[in-house]
Amino acid sequence: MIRTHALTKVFRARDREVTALDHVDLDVAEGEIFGVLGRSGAGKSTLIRCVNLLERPTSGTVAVGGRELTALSARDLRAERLRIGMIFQHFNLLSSRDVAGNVAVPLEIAGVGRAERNRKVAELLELVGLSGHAKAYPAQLSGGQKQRVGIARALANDPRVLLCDEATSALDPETTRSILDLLRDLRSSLGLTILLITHEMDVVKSICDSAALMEDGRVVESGSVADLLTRPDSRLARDMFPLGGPVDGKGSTVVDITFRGEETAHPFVSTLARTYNVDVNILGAAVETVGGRQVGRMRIALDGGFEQNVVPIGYLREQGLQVDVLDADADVAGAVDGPAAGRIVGARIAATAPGAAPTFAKEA
Ligand SMILES: Nc1ncnc2c1ncn2[C@@H]1O[C@H](COP(=O)(O)OP(=O)(O)OP(=O)(O)O)[C@@H](O)[C@H]1O
Repeated sequence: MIRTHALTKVFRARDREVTALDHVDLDVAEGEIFGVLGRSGAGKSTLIRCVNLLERPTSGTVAVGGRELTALSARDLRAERLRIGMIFQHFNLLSSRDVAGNVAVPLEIAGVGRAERNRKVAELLELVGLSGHAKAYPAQLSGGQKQRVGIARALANDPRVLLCDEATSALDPETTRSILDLLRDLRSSLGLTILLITHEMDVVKSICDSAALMEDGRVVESGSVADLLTRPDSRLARDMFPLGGPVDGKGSTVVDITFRGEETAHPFVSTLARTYNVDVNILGAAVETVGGRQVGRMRIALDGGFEQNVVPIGYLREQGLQVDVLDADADVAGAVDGPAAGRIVGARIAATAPGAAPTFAKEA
């Protein structure tokens, strides 16, 4: 639905050039919520502004719904832009107009008559849960309500695509959640495709189907969230789902296991210890909800080298788990950064006789 190819933007000031976008290829499928993450200055805002051509790219192409925007005349571009809604971090509402008046702005610009405008505004306010606030002014609204007005306004011309520029960054966590829930509902009820930029991993984790990581104007990683979680070298997955525990391979084999859905309830570690009579040292573990699905990751150390553990590792793979054997020398510094909800570090499950309950002793 949204496709950029080799999108490049160079800002030229008198004495220097800044390459804000450097050959960015992005492919956002119809109906998906796609999150672009990156630190400040990575090029996220420039990217989203280039997608609807608020900013003219220096080179490269942008296509939305199969139409190449970069090739359109100014008149055709104006028409196409009506089908692309946008919401902003600071809402950009007109303080002199009430809620209904703000939502009506794009309809007035599109030349919609008064009766139809009033009908549409009422419908949009109902959609975003603000029916009782039509006559309120922005100064009388909370941040979350202001963003709902921004969303209603963005949807006025029935867009197929919604661009969200740090839409929840000015909101508290609870309000953020309600706005993300609203965006997810609107995606389903209106069949929207949503491209959002954010610096908050939680936003991607809670509503995105796919994500891309930007650095210095480039996309350094992208894919569906489900796929990224199964890539052991994925920085996005690591940041989304930090896993503690050093990879100390001395005398043991360190393994990362990713499991999802019903697998999260399966006691495969204790079964493994019992069945193969191996000691399993849990270096880190967490279960979280990502994209509406439960996903768990666990880093374990099995006594002995890899060759001694081929059979237990095969058993784990047979359970349908994603199993990655880690190199003790691998750089996993990123894996221990950031918050790790529900993390267990340094627990040990000892091998016990078949049928007996495994012992579970915290070491440190
Ligand atoms: N109009 C401009 N003129 C010159 N340089 C610019 C302009 N807009 C952005 N830049 C530069 O382009 C680079 C990318 O900026 P951009 O705002 O896209 O990053 P960002 O990832 O959105 O950051 P933030 O999260 O802080 O908004 C930065 O180095 C920035 O200074």
